[in-house]
Amino acid sequence: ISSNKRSQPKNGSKFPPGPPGKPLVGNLPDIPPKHSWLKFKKWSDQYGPLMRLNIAGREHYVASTEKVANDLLRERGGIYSSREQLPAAVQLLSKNLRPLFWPYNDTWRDGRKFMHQVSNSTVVGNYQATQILESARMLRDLIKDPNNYEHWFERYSAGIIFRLAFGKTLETGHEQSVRNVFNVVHTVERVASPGAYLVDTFPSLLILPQAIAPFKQELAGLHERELKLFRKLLNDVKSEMKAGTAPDCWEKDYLERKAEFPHLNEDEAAYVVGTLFEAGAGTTAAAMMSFMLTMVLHPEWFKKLQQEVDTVCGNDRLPTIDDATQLPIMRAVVKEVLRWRPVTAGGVPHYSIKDDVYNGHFIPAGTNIHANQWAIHREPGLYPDPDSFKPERWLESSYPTYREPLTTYPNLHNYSAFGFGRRICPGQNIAERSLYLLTARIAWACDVGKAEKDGVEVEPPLYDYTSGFNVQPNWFAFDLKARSQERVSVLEKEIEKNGKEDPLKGRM
Ligand code: HEM
Repeated sequence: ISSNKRSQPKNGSKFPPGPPGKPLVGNLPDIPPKHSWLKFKKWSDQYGPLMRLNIAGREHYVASTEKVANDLLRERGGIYSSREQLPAAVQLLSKNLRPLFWPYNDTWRDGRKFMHQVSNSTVVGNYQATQILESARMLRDLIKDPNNYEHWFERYSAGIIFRLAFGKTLETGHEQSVRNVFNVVHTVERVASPGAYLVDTFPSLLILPQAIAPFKQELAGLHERELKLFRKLLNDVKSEMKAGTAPDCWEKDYLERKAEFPHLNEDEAAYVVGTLFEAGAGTTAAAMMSFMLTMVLHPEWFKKLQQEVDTVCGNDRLPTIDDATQLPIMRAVVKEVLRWRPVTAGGVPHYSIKDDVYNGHFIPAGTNIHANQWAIHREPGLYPDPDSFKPERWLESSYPTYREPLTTYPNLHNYSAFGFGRRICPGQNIAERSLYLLTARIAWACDVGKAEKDGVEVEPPLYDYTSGFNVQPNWFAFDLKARSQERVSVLEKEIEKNGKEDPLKGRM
């Protein structure tokens, strides 16, 4: 059943506790296909902050406190920074080209080096104009058509990465170019979902020849499609560089400095840039959808946010990212939304490459470590009253998470919502700035409240979320309108000015 031979506990160590499993399949039948983090949290309340699961012979450990996650994934990063090479998503669909799934090796290091160069805290300042431009367009369309909010958030986050990565613009967000990339993203999500392909549970199926294995034929076809797409995005920029017309963008950065990344070939580099889109577009949009839900459920915090933004920015201009230092309530609301409704609620598992012992618990090489954000964000010692949405926990000194000065804290740097250790999200600076900008701008421009049906307020569900590993609330009804015609005029003027100055104007 399992292709892995596990070593046994050494030096008096023991396996950590965990729920009993069944012969052969282990805990597999007890893990719900949707929102497994809720079940993991219940189990960890019973079995402790490092818990062992067996999934059809494979070792899965769940870390449920920030301390355990940091002790292993950060402090012992040399052991816990790899990813399991799952047959369906990693080997057959990605043919080992996708950085999110790369093992901990030189190719991954070069990929991370490039990602760091285009997303570090200094360089992200250069993206302000792009984020301002796309956020203003997002706001205009959100006010016009609030029921389509999911699309406006997705167009914003896809739009900034399209500009930064490929030097292309999106107008409607329905262009074939962006639909193609989103199709690839949805395919990865589906193929990588636990239980989607039998070959992940029974890797010995990999020996079947393609001619008699429909899953192999399907995944080979999907691989060809994504490889062609990522190659084309890179080659478009290459041709423009030859013609001397290429805009500044990440693809161009790579092509100009290729020699600095000797372990990346061109296909791998095309996937590095493609993955920045894949991992960045849906997650930022999902966080914004959770923000809207939370503000509808907690109008008292939306009011506070509006008051703070009005005090700092007044009536005559929209907030910019530079205002964030003076907007601690806004930062606290964003941070609390990510705690209360994490986008990657179950975490992205790391994979260990060496036997290890932690607090007397044996962790064999080849173990998947899930840092369960749902549980980590509900640790009562760190987050008293964890199930309540309480931005004040970041603003008042009586809470353990409070830090000074409030011009710097709270912020999202190295926040557990972005993962742990050497694999921590490389896009966190870009995401942080997008979330600050969008939330402050929505508070400045819009009033938000519960929708009404037949004169009765509609209460959105507390946790009716999509399935998959990036989750967002299922569409829900709410009311959103502009705060005043004057503010809409300020917004329109900003859009007109940005449009005239846009260096990528008309580049689709
Ligand atoms: C609210 C928005 C976002 C959230 C919550 C988020 C969260 C995460 C998490 C939890 C991981 C896994 C970390 C780990 O393995 O410990 C991750 C990885 C990653 N993220 Fe993000 N992310 C966000 C936005 C972005 C953006 C905007 C980009 C790109 C511009 C991005 C690019 C990536 C990439 C490339 C990886 C894979 C890193 C690797 O495996 O080495 N993310 N993200």
